[in-house]
Amino acid sequence: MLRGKALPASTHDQRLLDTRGSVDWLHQDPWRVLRIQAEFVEGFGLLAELGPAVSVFGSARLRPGSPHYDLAERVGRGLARAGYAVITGGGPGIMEAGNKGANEDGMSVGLGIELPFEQELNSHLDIGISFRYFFVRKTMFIKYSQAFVVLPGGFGTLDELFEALTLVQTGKITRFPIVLVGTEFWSPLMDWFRGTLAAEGVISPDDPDLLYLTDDPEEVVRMITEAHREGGRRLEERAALEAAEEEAGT
Ligand SMILES: C/C(=C\CNc1ncnc2c1ncn2[C@@H]1O[C@H](COP(=O)(O)O)[C@@H](O)[C@H]1O)CO
Repeated sequence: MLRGKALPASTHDQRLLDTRGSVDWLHQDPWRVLRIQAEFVEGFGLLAELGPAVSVFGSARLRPGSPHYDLAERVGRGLARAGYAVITGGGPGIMEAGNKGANEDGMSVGLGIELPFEQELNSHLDIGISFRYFFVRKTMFIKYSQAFVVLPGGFGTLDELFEALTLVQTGKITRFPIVLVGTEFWSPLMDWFRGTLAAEGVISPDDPDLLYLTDDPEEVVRMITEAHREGGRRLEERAALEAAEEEAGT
């Protein structure tokens, strides 16, 4: 309810029909919500029928010829051959490598982000979406992936790793595998988790076990398929238990 000096100078109809007015309102927060909503709708719509998928994260800066680029391509290929769609940030570097590997034998998805400088989605995608908002894009990675694979990267990669890790640690999402690829690159971080964070009591001693560490693309695929199978078995067991309890009237 608005009264007195809070009343606007014009009516909603006037503002709707006045084509000469300022367009500043388009950039106000209440209207931004609709754009955010539209982004969710587009993402959910395009990814709804994706099937089992794995997100592959890693540096935007590493180029072909880097051993990590090669590793990411092999990871993408292995995952695609095992029947997983591969989702990346759709950009260059490790993202491009993961998509390139997947694109040859399976479904390759890029969830790009609008950045202050011009940048195109890489050319190895079956589905490509560009997001304005990081948080909408992050929701898509989480919602449509059964596992995360993290190759060497900088702040963007660490942000994605910690997002996934926090959600699993706090039980906000079902536990699923987070695989770090590149033992030399990631070991100092794992040592810090155990030697400092766990030692200081700011994480649980078993929290570092939420992460797998390997250099072998085949092991990445094996870990993920096994965890997936195990998760499916647990769900079946729980469903059977619930059905038995219901039948027994307990
Ligand atoms: C730096 C350059 C381009 C950046 N382009 C990106 N496109 C899409 N996604 C990106 C980009 N940069 C970061 N990301 C996301 O973060 C991760 C990589 O970040 P890092 O800081 O390089 O580790 C990646 O997984 C993306 O999801 C010019 O080449």
